[in-house]
Amino acid sequence: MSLNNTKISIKNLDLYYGNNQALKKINMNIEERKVTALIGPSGCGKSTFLRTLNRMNDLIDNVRIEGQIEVDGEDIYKSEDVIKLRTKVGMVFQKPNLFPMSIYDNVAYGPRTHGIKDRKVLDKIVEESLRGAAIWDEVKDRLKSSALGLSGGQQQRICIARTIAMKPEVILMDEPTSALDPISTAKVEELIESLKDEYTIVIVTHNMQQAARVSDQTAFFLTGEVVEFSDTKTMFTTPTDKRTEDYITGRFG
Ligand SMILES: Nc1ncnc2c1ncn2[C@@H]1O[C@H](COP(=O)(O)OP(=O)(O)OP(=O)(O)O)[C@@H](O)[C@H]1O
Repeated sequence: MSLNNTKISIKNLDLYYGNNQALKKINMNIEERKVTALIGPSGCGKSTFLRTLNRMNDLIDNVRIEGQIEVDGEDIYKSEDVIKLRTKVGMVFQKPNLFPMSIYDNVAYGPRTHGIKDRKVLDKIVEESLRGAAIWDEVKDRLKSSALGLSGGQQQRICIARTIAMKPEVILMDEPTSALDPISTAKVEELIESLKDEYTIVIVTHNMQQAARVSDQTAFFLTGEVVEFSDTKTMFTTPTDKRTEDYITGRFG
């Protein structure tokens, strides 16, 4: 029997870009060490919502947020320490965004900015992170080579290793496989499956099969609202809202 614990609690969340309301009264509990998928048509607010979870929208002008988001019971918008939040709640983007430096230096980058200089400690973090991202065996003999010489799929797993190196508790993923071929996509999906033993994962995906394959919970977004939020199996077999059913059966629009 598994106990469900809420890792992130979202209460009455509204978000406005200027006068345009992009998120409307969102209420959701994201469970610890589960994969939560966010699905819905283009422009419905999935990425905006994902970015609220580690305050990435703070970087955008004219954004106004109302309501509450608690991580481990703490209101993240009341805390001053955004750096600490983004360490705890890491993010992987749609396209691999590695720095033009070696594989080793990419993964060691975050720990170094946190003041870790000891070579042995860094070696250990780099190895553990690459193992955690299921790419150690592929790159262990070329750690000093440029990360940009790797394939797109490998680069995305290095991005995940770079996130893991910061020892987060939550990993946000914004369409992490949309730029990848099917084989690389399968590898990243397998990796997500294994990561949930240790991390809480929230993933935006356009691919409903992917949501069905990798996630435990799914939220269906439509024009800034969460129409339905339930465990993934229920959502894909017996959706309660007609709009969810239309979307997942491709009758939408
Ligand atoms: N920086 C921004 N400034 C103003 N409006 C924005 C900004 N980013 C997004 N929006 C608007 O907010 C709404 C939600 O966009 P968002 O990118 O979150 O949707 P999405 O579901 O992730 O879409 P997609 O699947 O196409 O990535 C859209 O109407 C979009 O135009």
